[in-house]
Amino acid sequence: MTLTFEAEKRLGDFVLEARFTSEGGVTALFGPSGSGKTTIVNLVAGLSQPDRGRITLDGEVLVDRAVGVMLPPSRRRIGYVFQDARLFPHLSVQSNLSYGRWFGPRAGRWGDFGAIVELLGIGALLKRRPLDLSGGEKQRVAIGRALLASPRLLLMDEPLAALDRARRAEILPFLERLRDEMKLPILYVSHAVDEVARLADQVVIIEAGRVAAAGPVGTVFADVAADSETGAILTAIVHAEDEIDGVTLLDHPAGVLQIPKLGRRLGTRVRVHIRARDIALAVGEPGRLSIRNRLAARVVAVSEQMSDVAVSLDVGGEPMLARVTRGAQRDLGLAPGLAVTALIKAVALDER
Ligand SMILES: Nc1ncnc2c1ncn2[C@@H]1O[C@H](COP(=O)(O)OP(=O)(O)OP(=O)(O)O)[C@@H](O)[C@H]1O
Repeated sequence: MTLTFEAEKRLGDFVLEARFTSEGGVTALFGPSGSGKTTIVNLVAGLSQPDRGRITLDGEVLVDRAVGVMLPPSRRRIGYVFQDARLFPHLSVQSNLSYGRWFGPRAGRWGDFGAIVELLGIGALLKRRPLDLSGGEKQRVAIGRALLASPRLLLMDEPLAALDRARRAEILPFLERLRDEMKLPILYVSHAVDEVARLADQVVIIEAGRVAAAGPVGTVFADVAADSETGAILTAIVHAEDEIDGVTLLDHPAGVLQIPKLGRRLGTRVRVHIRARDIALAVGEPGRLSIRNRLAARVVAVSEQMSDVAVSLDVGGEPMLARVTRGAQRDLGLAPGLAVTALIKAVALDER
């Protein structure tokens, strides 16, 4: 399966201008809220038309504005699973599933009813109505309904976002079976890095209507992770051992750090690793807190990222990167030059 996507679409003030190719397997569309992921999926499904562009599936033109081709959704053989299952409430599970079969094409049918019911583990639910199902069960039925229409490509727009952690964990193995046993190509929209890392072969990162990065999931995430995991690597001096609390105190120009007892000679120079997500920022005296590690810092730069705000800091002459939400950035008024306290939840020795 090859999907080629090249489209422009204006929606109010928002402009999508994206181009990517998916070569089968699971392709994740990943990016912040409002970046245009659903817009892309709707264009592929045929639920909306691009202003300009061309979309093809296995060489067949689904849309080509230049020559006026716009295949209706029913002729695309593309399944769509939404965040909310959207089952017909008055129909039993069995009838909801048959509906997919009924409206699917006769030619090119694949996957029999029993096999799909078995794959999704919904055999015991057939007589029930959607109202009597858990969120996870509903979503599995919705996937079954989409599969029974024998799609060439399955679109899944945050299919697990409405579910709690336990339900998500229940469904993920079924999605893996779709990928591995049915070999069904899937375009999968998600906000969750762990989901994408587990399911996807390729990832397309969407930011503000544009493709920010695309490629094999390992390569793309390695680049993102290289930017985002590490908050700081600081050089500090072993200052004292605290026998009572079982910690070693490290001296750093910006303050004192505590680390689980190291057993190194006083005066030894060590490097410590701090993850970006273990750093919180406070403006003014933070007061009584359980966090022991507090370093004086100054904001150097603030940059909006995909899902949060990256704050570059100077801590005693060394760089540090913290990640905060947009709301926190606004509340704290984080801007270059501002003096802050970096509160660090965990410090690890960097042995490299
Ligand atoms: N009909 C519309 N009219 C005006 N603006 C729209 C319309 N539909 C979507 N938008 C805007 O287009 C942008 C992209 O929306 P889209 O739903 O594609 O984002 P998304 O990446 O799927 O977000 P989320 O992760 O929150 O679902 C948003 O800013 C949205 O407000």
